[in-house]
Order: sequence, then C-alpha cells, then structure tokens
Amino acid sequence: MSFLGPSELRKLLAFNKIITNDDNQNAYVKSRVKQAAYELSLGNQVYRTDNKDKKVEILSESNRNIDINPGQFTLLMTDEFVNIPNDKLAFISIKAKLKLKGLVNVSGFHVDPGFKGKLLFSVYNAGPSIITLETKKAYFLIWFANLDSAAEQDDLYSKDNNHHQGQKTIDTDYLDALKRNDMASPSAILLKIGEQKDFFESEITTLKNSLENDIKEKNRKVLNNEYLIKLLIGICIVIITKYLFDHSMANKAIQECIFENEKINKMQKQIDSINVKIIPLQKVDSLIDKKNINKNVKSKR
Ligand SMILES: O=c1ccn([C@H]2C[C@H](O)[C@@H](COP(=O)(O)OP(=O)(O)OP(=O)(O)O)O2)c(=O)[nH]1
Repeated sequence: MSFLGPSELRKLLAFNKIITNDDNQNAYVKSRVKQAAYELSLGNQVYRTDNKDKKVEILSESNRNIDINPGQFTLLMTDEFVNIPNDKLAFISIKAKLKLKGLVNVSGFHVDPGFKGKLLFSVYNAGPSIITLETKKAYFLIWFANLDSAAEQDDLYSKDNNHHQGQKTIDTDYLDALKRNDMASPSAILLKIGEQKDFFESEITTLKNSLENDIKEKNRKVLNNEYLIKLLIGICIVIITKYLFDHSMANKAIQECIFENEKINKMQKQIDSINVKIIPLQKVDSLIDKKNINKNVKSKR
C-alpha cells in the first residue's frame, strides 16, 4: 500500500468523479490539493449538543457561521461527496489549526473502498474558547492510498451491508443518542461550581451574621440577667442588713428594758424595805398622837 503524492492525486481527482457536489458533478478544485492531501469543506448541516431545539441546524448563505461552545459535542458534515475507488483506501482528519484551538476529532479515521457519500465528523471542543466555523471553508483533509489489490464486490463498502453508504444528511440515529441532555461542559461545570460557591458563601455569611446577632442578643440578655441578679443580691443584702440591724436594736432595747426592770424591781424592793421601816414609826407616831390627845383632853377637864 502506498499513498498518492500530489501529482497522482491531482490526476486522480481531475479525471474521476471522486470529489462531487450535490448534483453529482466533479467538484475537484486544483488549489485544494495541499501537499499529499485534498481539503474538504464544511457543508450546511451541523448538530450541536447544546442546541435548544435538539434538531440538525441547516446553515444558509446569510447564516454561515456555527459556534462550538467549550465542552460541547458537535456533528459536522462535509460539503462534498467522496466516492472512493475500489482500489483505494482514504484517511481523513481535521486540520491542525482547529485541533490546536482544542477541537478534538472524535470520529475518524478512514474511508472504505466503495464508500459514496458525504463524510460525517464528530468533534468535541476541549478548549476553553468558542470555536467558530464557517460553511464552505476547508477544515478537513483526505489522503488516498493505493491498495495492493482492489476490493471485490463483497468487500466493497455498500448500501446492502453498511450503514453510511450514500449519507448526505445527519442521521437521526446519532441525534437520539446525543440529544438527551446538554453535555456537561467543564467550563459550564466550573461556572456552576463558581455560582454554587458564591451561593454558599452568601449563605454562610448570612448564617454567620444571624449567629453573631443571636450571640449578641444572648449576651445582652445574660448581661441584663447579671444586672438583675446583682440588683437582687444588693436588695437582699440591704434587707438582711436592715433585719440584722433591727434585730440587734430590738435585742438592745430588750436588754435595756430588762435592765430598767431590774432597776425598778430593785427600787421597789428598797421602797418596800423603807415601807417596812416606816410602818412601826407610823404606829409610834399614832401612839404619840393618841397620847397627846389624851393629855389635851385631861388638861381641858
Ligand atoms: O469519521 C468518519 C469515519 C467514517 N466515515 C464513513 C466512511 C467510512 O467508510 C464509513 C464507515 O466507517 P466505519 O466502518 O468506521 O463505521 P461503522 O459505523 O462501523 O459503519 P458500518 O457499520 O457501515 O461499517 O463511514 C465518516 O463519515 N466519518
């Protein structure tokens, strides 16, 4: 097996309907031969996983651009049909300038002898930026190799035995597999993580503020209670002091009363003893008085 060089390639493509358009006309353009490859361009059908309608997008002359967002998977179809001769095998790729932006060619890599149809590429934007493509621009490359022996009927790629023969639109089979959900793009995930981070940070700040307010409120109450307790203790001290003071004053008054009472008792006793002494004297006085009266009576007689 050998690869065709540029001159063989030009000859092959110029004199055979290998690169054709929608009208099955030879679409070979000499300037599209680059080194040993031929450039193929983007057609008007694409399917993007983040497309809201979940439908194949048909690009028009006025709307020729397609943006492939970071992290999104996209199906791209060539503008040209390729018809691979029975004695050839072709190899396909996406141009390096797209790959270097982060566009990964997921599908690949070969085109079978006997294949007729547009080529379908699946790509993934693994880069951080939007990659914009334009219809009719050359993004794909195809190389042709000679087989040592041409493929016979049963070995040729054919409509009867194969799926992609004659493909000119993006098959809905592939869409069904791709349209379930948006692809979880790393940058979208990063964005969501950022949003979640902001959300949780604001929640934590709110929670922190509310906790701080709660603590302040509790501290205020504790402080109020402390004042109240101190006040109650103060009042208790005053009451107890007053009670003890009153009690001691009462005791003192009682002691004084007892003391006074004892003094009175003592005086009473002295009075009583004086009285005891006075009574005989009174008796003597009364006898003296009686005697004097009698004397007087006698003298008057
Ligand atoms: O990226 C690619 C690779 C291949 N093809 C075309 C050319 C190829 O000859 C044909 C079949 O390729 P392959 O045998 O790899 O695919 P398949 O899904 O196994 O097809 P089939 O079941 O028809 O053999 O599909 C594309 O359009 N794009």
